[in-house]
Amino acid sequence: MKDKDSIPKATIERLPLYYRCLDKLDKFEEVDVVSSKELGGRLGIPPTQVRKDLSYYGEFGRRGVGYNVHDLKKSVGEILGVDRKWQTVLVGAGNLGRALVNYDGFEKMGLDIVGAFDNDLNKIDNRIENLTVRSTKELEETIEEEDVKVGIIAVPAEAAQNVAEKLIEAGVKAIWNFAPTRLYVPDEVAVRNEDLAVGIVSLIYHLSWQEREEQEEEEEN
Ligand SMILES: NC(=O)c1ccc[n+]([C@@H]2O[C@H](COP(=O)([O-])OP(=O)(O)OC[C@H]3O[C@@H](n4cnc5c(N)ncnc54)[C@H](O)[C@@H]3O)[C@@H](O)[C@H]2O)c1
Repeated sequence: MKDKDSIPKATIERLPLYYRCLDKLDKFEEVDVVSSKELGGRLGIPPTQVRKDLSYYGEFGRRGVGYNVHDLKKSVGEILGVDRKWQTVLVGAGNLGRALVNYDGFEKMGLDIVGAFDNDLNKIDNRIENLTVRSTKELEETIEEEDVKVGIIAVPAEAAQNVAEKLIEAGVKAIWNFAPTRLYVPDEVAVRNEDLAVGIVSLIYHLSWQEREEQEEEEEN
């Protein structure tokens, strides 16, 4: 396996796509062997890229035969770390927080949400799935007791930095941030920002360019 820092970020971001596809082939389609062409075809990724991505982590599959689906899924799962459970807390049990806890797809990726926290008395003690929303006053204790390494932030932007600091102080090493704001964290803490608004605005940007081009064409004719 190559040195961690020499593996391209894009490769790392494609690994969960391979994993999900292999899981589907293995569990639901009962496929034993898959070629890089088939795997790539399902994901819109060229087969050469699939082979290159996997080659960073070792030698998988046999030339002209393909990959054993179950074995490759297991290996990619181990590389990603989704073969084990990662205790996680969610802070901000509002609209988005509830939706995140309710979605069972994250569990398959190793996320084990052990607590949901809020500072609004109207939310505390509410049920979401099998969790009871607790006061943020209990956050630190839970993180320490349950050896929580991942924190999900779903609070308004103005509260996010403060929440991040509390999570880190208590021992969290990775933050999944849904608040539309930049977080300042120590180097050893990984942050993934999910700014959903950026995604939709880039779509709207394409739409508005398309419309402008169509208008220009019409004016020319
Ligand atoms: N709902 C969405 O689809 C969506 C989409 C994109 C981004 N976001 C972002 O996600 C975040 C949450 O959005 P939402 O729609 O769920 O908002 P919401 O108002 O429904 O929920 C926010 C929750 O955070 C809690 N909260 C506020 N300050 C807190 C603190 N210091 N400690 C603990 N809890 C605190 C509130 O009591 C509330 O329950 C926002 O930053 C929002 O911009 C939401």
